[in-house]
Amino acid sequence: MLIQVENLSRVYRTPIAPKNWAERLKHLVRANYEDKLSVSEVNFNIAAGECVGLVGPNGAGKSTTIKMLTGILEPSSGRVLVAGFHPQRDRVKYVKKIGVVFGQRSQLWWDLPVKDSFEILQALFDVPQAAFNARLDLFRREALLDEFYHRPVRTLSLGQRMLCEIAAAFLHSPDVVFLDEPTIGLDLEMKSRMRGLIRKLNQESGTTVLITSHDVGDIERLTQRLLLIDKGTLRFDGSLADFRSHAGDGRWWAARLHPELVAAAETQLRAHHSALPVRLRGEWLEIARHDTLPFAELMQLLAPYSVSELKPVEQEFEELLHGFYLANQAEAVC
Ligand SMILES: Nc1ncnc2c1ncn2[C@@H]1O[C@H](COP(=O)(O)OP(=O)(O)OP(=O)(O)O)[C@@H](O)[C@H]1O
Repeated sequence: MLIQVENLSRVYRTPIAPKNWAERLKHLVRANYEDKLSVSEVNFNIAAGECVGLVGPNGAGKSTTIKMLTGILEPSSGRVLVAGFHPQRDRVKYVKKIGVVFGQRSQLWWDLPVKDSFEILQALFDVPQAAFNARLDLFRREALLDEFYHRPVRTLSLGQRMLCEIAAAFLHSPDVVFLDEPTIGLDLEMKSRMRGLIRKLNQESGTTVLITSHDVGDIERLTQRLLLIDKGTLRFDGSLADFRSHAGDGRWWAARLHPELVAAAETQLRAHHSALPVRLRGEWLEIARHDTLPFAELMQLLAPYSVSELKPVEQEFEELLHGFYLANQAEAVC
């Protein structure tokens, strides 16, 4: 396995804000701290060549996990091994094995043309000229790099800069590239270019990619596998197809009924099969597809309500994910 993560945890220690004057005075002499567990006993492995999505709601612990994998943060406990390296302990050698893009931070030289930044990176990472040229050709083809290759980084649009950041992260043919929110703030055209570039680099050069994103499109179009983290705990590890069935399948029948009968049909179905999810969408009644209610029986139940149309529908991946987050929130409250 290229990436091995075992019982990984991270605690942040933060000062407790004083509530009154007396506490403020005490705080000046000796501050009180509280410990917050942000990543808790996380375990996963990633094989070489995989493209994996690390997803979860805000504050779930995604960036903290990536920072520990890249060696920026030290784990409080547990073990990380990437390409045989301990990210923190072997930092000097390790940085040559990885590429990193953090949405907000730049690895390029602001006042220099993109070309100069790339050549500095080539020298820093000892990239042979032939390999450098091959990479540049790919960036030209996939990211249309020529449009802005000779312009200073500070003059680029956000989308152009992010394309350069991605290209820079892959420039030295690292074993693995970590992408934290690479498409944040980009328009649809730029997102599509960015995804095309990442896909090509993952597939053509076999570079392993771990990507975090709140944009479900990035996850659906780029990754084959999902790591779902919530409140610091890994809640799901599997393929996108597995996630669909795990999160309730997401397959429904949608029946268009007579507008005046649709509410009565909903009541009837709920009474008939209380465990089966049913929902109203205007004049459409949606019923989860499940073995416990065979199609013939469903048609019989709906017959009195003037069905004018019936079609299978698949729930959007985004809805499934959102439902999964909400279910976890409810679990935590119970
Ligand atoms: N430097 C820090 N000091 C204290 N707490 C922190 C620090 N960095 C992150 N946290 C806390 O750790 C938790 C996880 O944060 P993290 O940034 O890893 O989440 P995330 O999943 O990347 O969130 P988002 O999607 O909003 O970027 C949050 O509760 C956050 O407030």
